[in-house]
Amino acid sequence: MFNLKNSIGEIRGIGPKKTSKFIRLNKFTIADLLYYFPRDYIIKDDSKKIKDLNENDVVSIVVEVATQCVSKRTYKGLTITKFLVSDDTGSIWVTIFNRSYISKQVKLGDDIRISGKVTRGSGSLEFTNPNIEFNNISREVSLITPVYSTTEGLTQADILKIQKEVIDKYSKEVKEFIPDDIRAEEKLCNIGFALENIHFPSSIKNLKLARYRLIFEEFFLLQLSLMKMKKHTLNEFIGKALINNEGIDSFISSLPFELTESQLKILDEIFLDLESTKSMNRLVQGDVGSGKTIVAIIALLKCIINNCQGAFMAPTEILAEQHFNIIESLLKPLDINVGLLTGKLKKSSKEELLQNIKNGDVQVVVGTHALIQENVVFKDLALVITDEQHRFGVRQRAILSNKGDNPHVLVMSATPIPRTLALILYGDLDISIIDQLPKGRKKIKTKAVSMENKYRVYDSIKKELDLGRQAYVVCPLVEESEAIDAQSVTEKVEELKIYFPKYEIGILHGKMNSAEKDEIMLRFKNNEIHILVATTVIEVGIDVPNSTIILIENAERFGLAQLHQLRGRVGRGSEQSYCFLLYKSKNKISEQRLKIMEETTDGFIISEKDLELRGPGDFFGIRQHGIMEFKIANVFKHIKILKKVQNRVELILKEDPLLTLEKYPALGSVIKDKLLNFDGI
Ligand SMILES: Nc1ncnc2c1ncn2[C@@H]1O[C@H](COP(=O)(O)OP(=O)(O)OP(=O)(O)O)[C@@H](O)[C@H]1O
Repeated sequence: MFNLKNSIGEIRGIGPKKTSKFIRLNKFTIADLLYYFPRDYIIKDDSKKIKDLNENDVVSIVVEVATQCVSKRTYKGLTITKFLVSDDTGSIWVTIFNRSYISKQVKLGDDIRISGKVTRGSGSLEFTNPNIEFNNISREVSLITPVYSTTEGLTQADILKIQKEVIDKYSKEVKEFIPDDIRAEEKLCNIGFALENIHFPSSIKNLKLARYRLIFEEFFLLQLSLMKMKKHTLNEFIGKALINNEGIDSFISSLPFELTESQLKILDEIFLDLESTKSMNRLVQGDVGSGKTIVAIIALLKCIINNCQGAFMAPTEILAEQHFNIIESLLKPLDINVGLLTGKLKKSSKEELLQNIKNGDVQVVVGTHALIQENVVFKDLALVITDEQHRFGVRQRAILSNKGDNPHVLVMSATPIPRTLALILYGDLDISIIDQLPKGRKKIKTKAVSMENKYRVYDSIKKELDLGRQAYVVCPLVEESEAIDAQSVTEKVEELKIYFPKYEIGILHGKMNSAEKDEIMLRFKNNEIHILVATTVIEVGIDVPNSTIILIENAERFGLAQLHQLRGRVGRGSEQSYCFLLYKSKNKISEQRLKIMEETTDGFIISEKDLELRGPGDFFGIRQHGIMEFKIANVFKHIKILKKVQNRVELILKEDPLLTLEKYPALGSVIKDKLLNFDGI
């Protein structure tokens, strides 16, 4: 019987050889081919004339040959053939490499069809190596041909032929799974029409309808699956209920500061989770410097009080050590053993530590990635705290969870992201937001300054240093590079030494080994180094509250997220802090970025702006990882459609809070299928 999950081997025209090629493209089933969308289209629109052509257009037009062919051999041995074609609106050159035989086919006055990309030759537009049809040229109206990604041994023509067969035969067999009422309200065409028209569009309008439906569909299924997964985790995964709170209040009151209302609110949310048997899966989003670490530590403390172990995973060794030092200094007085596990640990100490983790003597383990390696075995792991920087997908979170008996999981994110994105990137997690900075923090004063005025900035730095404060100077590169005209760290230090003879200057960059980095960080923390010249290694999490001034060179090169993170290294104490963004040249986008930085210090606003300004994939450094590999949708380009999808999902959740989808059985079964493909479920 026909089934979309049947192998592609069933399709006429696909033998074992071609099957293996399709497998290389990760296409195994008929459904895979139906969802193997064109990467582009060639639009044969014979209403298009030469005068309408623009650089980079991919077109197919009918033209008349206006000159004889001229072939030349270059000194490199290439044969270049050129001829001019025209229509009633103008003319354009055609250049062909190494196909001199073509001059026999090109006849003055003939109509030919040229398909390809319009490029800029020496000054004027031209076609370079286009596809040329010589015979039976008929003028067509809007014929759209799909272009697929290919692989070796599988030509465009092969794929086209097979896709034609697949679409003709199977697209109508796909059962509609988006309910009619939703389709009507969201103006979505039906699935058969969408599949037909995404592959072989009968018009541009229908192609747009098809794309819209398929993008909506992709977001819709993912968002629903994530929500369903969240419900599933909540209902099924039985973790430990950590109910004992003894000593937590006195620990909180022993801190040198009062927790903010926002920190307290989030702790309430976390405690509610920890006290229930349902495993916590929570993301804490907070702006830079909002005090996430202490929240994490209190959660760890609760875990220890309940006789369990906790793990804290940091994205880099520097941060792991920084966290370890803070956690140890706060928990050691309570007789809690804290261990630090990083890649650089000596073999014997590592073995000892692993043993102590296994027998439960070490109650809190702080570490890098090393924590999720196989040889790390816990006695009773009840809470895992990770950093969003790890960009863990659903799958990796599951690996961690398997190290304990469904431990509670807390994900910390230092990059505030707009709600719409958070819902799809972390849709399987509950989300808490710290939206308040500790009391007494002053807004960092930010100024974009052109390179010519850098000495004024140096003067400001000097003033701060004279007051006993410290400074960061951030350069984008480690070594001098001519290609990218940026100031190198080493060069910078030499320059600063002359200007700041009284002060100690340290260097921190990614190419240093971790012992060197540690030493520098320690000396900076102890105020033995006054100016830290660094690359972006200081971007995440470094906390030295006595630093009150940061200078970022070539600021126009950085994205908003990075600038915000870098700036967040200052303003962490009660003193007024300053950020200078030094630029050499500005384009429109970088100018807008610098302006936003001057105007606001709120990471949530900045992230919204970033989303507007930046291109796909760049946003706040988030790559589309794991579950984010979309076939047609793009969380950045299609944010409006994503919002619509999320509103729709919210409506469904209102009616059906457990997301049983009983009202929509076809949709329910597609979601169930999708969830089976996620690991950890
Ligand atoms: N309620 C508070 N009042 C005053 N200071 C606080 C409070 N909470 C945390 N801090 C201090 O604020 C600084 C920043 O906290 P923390 O390092 O946890 O920030 P963060 O949220 O992790 O920021 P980033 O993402 O930039 O690392 C630390 O020095 C911390 O001790």
